[in-house]
Amino acid sequence: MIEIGIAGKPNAGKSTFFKAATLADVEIANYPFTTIEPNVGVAHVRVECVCQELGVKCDNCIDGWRLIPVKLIDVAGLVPEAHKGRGLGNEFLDNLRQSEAVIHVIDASGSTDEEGNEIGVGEHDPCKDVEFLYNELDMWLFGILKRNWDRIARRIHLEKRDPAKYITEQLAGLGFKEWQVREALKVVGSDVMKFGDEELKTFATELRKRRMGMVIAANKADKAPEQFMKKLLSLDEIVIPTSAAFELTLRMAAKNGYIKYLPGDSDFEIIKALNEKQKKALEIIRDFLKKYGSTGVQKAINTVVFDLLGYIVVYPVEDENKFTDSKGNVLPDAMLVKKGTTARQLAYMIHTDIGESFIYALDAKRKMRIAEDYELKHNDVIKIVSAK
Ligand SMILES: Nc1nc2c(ncn2[C@@H]2O[C@H](COP(=O)(O)OP(=O)(O)OP(=O)(O)O)[C@@H](O)[C@H]2O)c(=O)[nH]1
Repeated sequence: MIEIGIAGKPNAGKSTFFKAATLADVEIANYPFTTIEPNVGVAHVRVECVCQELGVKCDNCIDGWRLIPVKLIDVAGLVPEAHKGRGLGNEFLDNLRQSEAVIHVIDASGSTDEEGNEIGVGEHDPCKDVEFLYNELDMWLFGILKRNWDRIARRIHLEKRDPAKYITEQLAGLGFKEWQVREALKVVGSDVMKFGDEELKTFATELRKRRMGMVIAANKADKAPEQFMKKLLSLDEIVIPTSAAFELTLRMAAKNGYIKYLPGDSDFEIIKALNEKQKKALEIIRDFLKKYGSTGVQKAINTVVFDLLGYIVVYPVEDENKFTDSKGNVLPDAMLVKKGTTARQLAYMIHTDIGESFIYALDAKRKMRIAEDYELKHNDVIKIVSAK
């Protein structure tokens, strides 16, 4: 399953974001370091189910919306100089090793200082927090490179190894792809034997840029000064205004049967009697939805998966006419695969045995055989024919 890290300084709203997105039971409190242990939970991306296009009735979506699971990891509090061991230190960075991307939750309202202590709204410029996670990641990576560099560079030199390949192997735990290392090396230029601290720092930054995509959740947008939101949205970053607190309220209200609301909706419907106070609170949220289109939490998750990481959705089936599995379940699975995934690779993802005994694949929409190296497209419905 795709894993996405949720990171940010203390009190920015990570736990609230995590809880809203997963509805898991984590402590939410108004003081730094509520999140001590990494929290792993399941959230979902929201896409239009292909059943509409096919004109079939499917029991695996909600009003035509398909929710596909992704893993979220809420990483513990980050403070300036965490890479030197401050706060919870490197622990949080180590928790990001498995993540494909990060949602950086920042306090857009400027009501917490750089350490996460509460101050008045607008007293801290949230743009300063954006760079800070990059710096921590870069310095953390630089530390790892520096500790290993003499050995790595010597081996590359003595054994005439391919640098990109060897570095990728040696740093396997960090999840770099060889092309990422190769491209990053190109930027730094010069011979690896001559890398000093400056070159290693540049190398770390270039590696991080390629390895760890980031979406910024400009959180607490519900109380953020207008000029802060404008400034954040004009940055050369993917910035999504969010109110994790509003999303949490809406999900709780929906869970308890007060409203009809699907995460990502631009409005909700009240379906159970509410008192005046509750109504008023929900109307404030409704105004926010009108202004921003949604609470932003679902949008942040979708943006990471589809825009940043380039995933598409495909639907494997066993019956190409009814679009079902062997039990008659219509469109049983919606799978997230990377753009460029081939029919044969999909077979392997379903099961190694199916991949190994692959005979051919069928595009169930067009009822056409497709080549094993056919690159899947978003919303493809695929039948794999194997010898199994
Ligand atoms: N107004 C507003 N408050 C929020 C929002 N999200 C979180 N908060 C509040 O901000 C405070 C901190 O939220 P948490 O979710 O505990 O923050 P955290 O980043 O997980 O903090 P640590 O666990 O200390 O790292 C709490 O009082 C939340 O209720 C939001 O979108 N809007």
